[in-house]
Amino acid sequence: MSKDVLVIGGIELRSRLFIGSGKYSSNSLIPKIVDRSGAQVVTVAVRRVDLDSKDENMLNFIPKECVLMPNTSGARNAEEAVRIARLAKAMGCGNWIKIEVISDTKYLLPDNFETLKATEILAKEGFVVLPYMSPDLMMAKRMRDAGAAAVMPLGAPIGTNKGLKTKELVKIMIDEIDLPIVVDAGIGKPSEAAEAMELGASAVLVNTAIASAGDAVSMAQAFALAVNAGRMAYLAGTGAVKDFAEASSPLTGFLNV
Ligand SMILES: CC(=O)[C@@H](O)[C@H](O)COP(=O)(O)O
Repeated sequence: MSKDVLVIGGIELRSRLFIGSGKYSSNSLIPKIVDRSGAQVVTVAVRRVDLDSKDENMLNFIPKECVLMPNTSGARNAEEAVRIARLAKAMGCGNWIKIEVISDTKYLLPDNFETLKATEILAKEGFVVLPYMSPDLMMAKRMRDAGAAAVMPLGAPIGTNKGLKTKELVKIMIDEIDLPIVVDAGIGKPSEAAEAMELGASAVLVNTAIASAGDAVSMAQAFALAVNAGRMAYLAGTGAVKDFAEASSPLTGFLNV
């Protein structure tokens, strides 16, 4: 494959697997997960960054060469998300921000309207804004117009490992928006990550499926392989789906044998 890099916020990314840093049995696993997955972008909940604590501060476990993508998890409206984003920047977490605005505690579905408001404010302040959203074409266009650097539609509710349940809606976004589409949340298996990449997603973000695997480090590598395979298949161009059978070898010539 020729050079195939994803550019977000002016940064060239070779890996299209983004990972989360929550739910691991031990934080000391995180550097190994980063290493085996090859991930360059790591998201961290700002409320888990405690600069005063060596053991509890998540930043101590994320290799310095990674692109840090703090997220606003815990925010219930735009105002809280903006406050958390500014705090992250002041704490030295850089200028990337994954906006996560959630007030629904049962399904943890994002509030697209509040997310858009936060996107508008933070993009104007110079943040590289990646809004986590329910897949909706019109809303994604508004996020783009507001200055989002990428949009992150969910595959299924966070932490469910249910897979790419939103496939048709995500496909519409991929086809219609000229902005990186990062499928985030709910991806439960490497094959589902490959499915998203075959569809044309720019990247996938996975946390629970890796953190909850029997062997998280091996699962991280399995996801990396699947994301690469899916991307390669997308670039190769998958064959047409047909309604009727078509023989794989010519059926002519039998009568002359
Ligand atoms: C870590 C993070 O940002 C999650 O909120 C994210 O959406 C990933 O979801 P899964 O845990 O379902 O992979």
